[in-house]
Amino acid sequence: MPEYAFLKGHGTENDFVLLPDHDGSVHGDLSDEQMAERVRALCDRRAGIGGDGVLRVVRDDDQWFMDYRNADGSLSEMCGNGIRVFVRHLVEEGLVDPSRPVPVGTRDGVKTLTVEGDLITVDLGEPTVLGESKVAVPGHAWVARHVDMGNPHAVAFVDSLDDAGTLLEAPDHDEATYPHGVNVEFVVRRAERHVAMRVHERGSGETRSCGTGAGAVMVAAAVADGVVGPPAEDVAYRVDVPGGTLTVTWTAEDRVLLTGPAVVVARGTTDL
Ligand SMILES: N[C@@H](CCC[C@H](N)C(=O)O)C(=O)O
Repeated sequence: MPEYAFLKGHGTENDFVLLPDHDGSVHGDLSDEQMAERVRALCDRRAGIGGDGVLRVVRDDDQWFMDYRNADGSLSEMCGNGIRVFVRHLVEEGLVDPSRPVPVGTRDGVKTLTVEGDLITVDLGEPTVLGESKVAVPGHAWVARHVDMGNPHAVAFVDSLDDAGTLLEAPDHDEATYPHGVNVEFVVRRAERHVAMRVHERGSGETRSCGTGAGAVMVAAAVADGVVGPPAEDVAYRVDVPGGTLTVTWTAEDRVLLTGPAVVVARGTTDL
């Protein structure tokens, strides 16, 4: 079996396998199903490297492109923590200048990132605040706010994060509202402009953090706090996740900025 390079990284413990494939010559010839199978093998936490998803690092014309897949091999439009880890990798390899904004293509369009020491910020773009529907886990049901951050989110305010239970299965949700599945966030208030969340991610299960999820949670919390978007002036919330802390700012220009740490922790080769 031919070997290929990989890296492993995480942003607040939302962890990813990175696959450098700048000109598409390493993985680009695989069919969609073959690539999905490779992603499942890499993300397997016992027989593989382990990860919540895979970031294929592609150079598309003169721009970097994040080809993201969830651990089950499915595609998503965006990954807020993944793209910050992606840029950490580009910086460490000397492939981009960290003193300038870094544009990265995604299936949700081009995102711009900025690097400040340990912290990397991604401009997630304009949030879309939609209606409410029900989400449920065994023994509990809530009304959840639909927030689109390029990918779909259902945000439920709960009395206790324990009420979400084991999250071994995807929470029940309204399939008409979310025909392509949904990421479900469970949120509690900690203080003014400070919340904590757990998440069940579409295609990955419960994860220790979700960047677009933190963005959706912040926007839902701000709306519940009376902010009529876009806010008159920038408003920032602290969002605690099981794997650390993120800061989310909703700007007066109607952009959602996600800031937090992002690290690469391993490099190697594999034939998975
Ligand atoms: N962990 C990610 C989101 C990854 C995609 C998500 N599971 C989906 O299918 O939309 C993040 O940090 O945003």
